[in-house]
Amino acid sequence: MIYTCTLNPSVDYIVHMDELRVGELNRALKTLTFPGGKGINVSRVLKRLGVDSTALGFAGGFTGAFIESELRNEGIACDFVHVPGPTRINVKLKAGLETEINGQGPVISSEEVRRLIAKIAALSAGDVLVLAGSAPPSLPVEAYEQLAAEAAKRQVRLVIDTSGPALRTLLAYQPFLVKPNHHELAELFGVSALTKEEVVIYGRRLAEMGRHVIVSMGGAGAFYFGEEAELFAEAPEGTVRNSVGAGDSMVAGFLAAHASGKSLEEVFAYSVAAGSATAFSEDLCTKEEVKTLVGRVRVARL
Ligand SMILES: Nc1ncnc2c1ncn2[C@@H]1O[C@H](COP(=O)(O)OP(=O)(O)OP(=O)(O)O)[C@@H](O)[C@H]1O
Ligand SMILES: O=P(O)(O)OC[C@@]1(O)O[C@H](CO)[C@@H](O)[C@@H]1O
Repeated sequence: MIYTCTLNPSVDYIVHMDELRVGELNRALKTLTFPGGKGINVSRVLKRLGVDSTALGFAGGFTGAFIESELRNEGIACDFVHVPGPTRINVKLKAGLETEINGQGPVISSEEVRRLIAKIAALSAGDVLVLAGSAPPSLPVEAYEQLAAEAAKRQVRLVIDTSGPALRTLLAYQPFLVKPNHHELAELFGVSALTKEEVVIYGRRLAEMGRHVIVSMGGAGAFYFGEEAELFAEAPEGTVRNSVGAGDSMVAGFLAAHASGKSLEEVFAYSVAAGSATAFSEDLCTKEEVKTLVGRVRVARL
């Protein structure tokens, strides 16, 4: 069974406008509201790709209730720890460029952390746990590590899509899959913007700490590093409509294709196609969109 854990979910409020005029009244052309947060996006894409998962994490207030009801409507099981403060709203402004304003999230008590750890303690060997996204600032820094340690104790496969100190800490648990983008990879190794050649150097170093490593680079494609192969795929061309969740879709695409026993090249191509299909749609990708794109993803061995 796959579990996703989003410590700081969000309602993603997407605002389309022609132009953003700072310091003035702006009127939106169109607004859209989605349940968000990286783990939640992974659960939503997995469902669309025909794979069930349970969404874990913290949820509270009217925004938390919205997320749970949307997920249930999509047939996704939820087992959130309920907290008193409202789940954050993340604003994504689409005015030519994409500008994001992510909220802080509610205060989480140590008792609520304990309740989430108890849910992880109920997982079994062979289960997959996706730990994705940032933690609310109120959460003790060691919380992410406690969750990973609990999962590792039970031989649960860890999938990590987070950044900063949390990413560095979680790598000690030898994740099954880790998916930084190239900025997060640079930050991890304390270096500045990476060329493709440098992504290969640092991606290989990351593969010493995890079984499957994907380094995504937005429209410039992605690398895969692992024991069996090292791969590169160009991202297919298309009109970008909303790249929010593209990376999460890659994670879901990888897990879905891996579970169906495809070759590593096919799994990676499917993962890239899922990322790009999301970038080309308003919401997250559908299975049909991924199927259409996957034939256009060319995977090359390094
Ligand atoms: N402009 C684009 N054109 C085509 N494909 C894209 C584009 N942007 C993203 N993608 C696809 O999505 C994948 C992941 O993108 P990206 O590197 O932006 O992830 P990310 O930074 O983790 O994103 P997010 O945090 O928004 O989920 C890329 O490898 C690519 O397949
Ligand atoms: O603040 P975090 O946790 O780093 O990122 C949260 C977020 O930007 O990531 C998702 C896209 O990957 C969005 O659904 C959500 O708003």
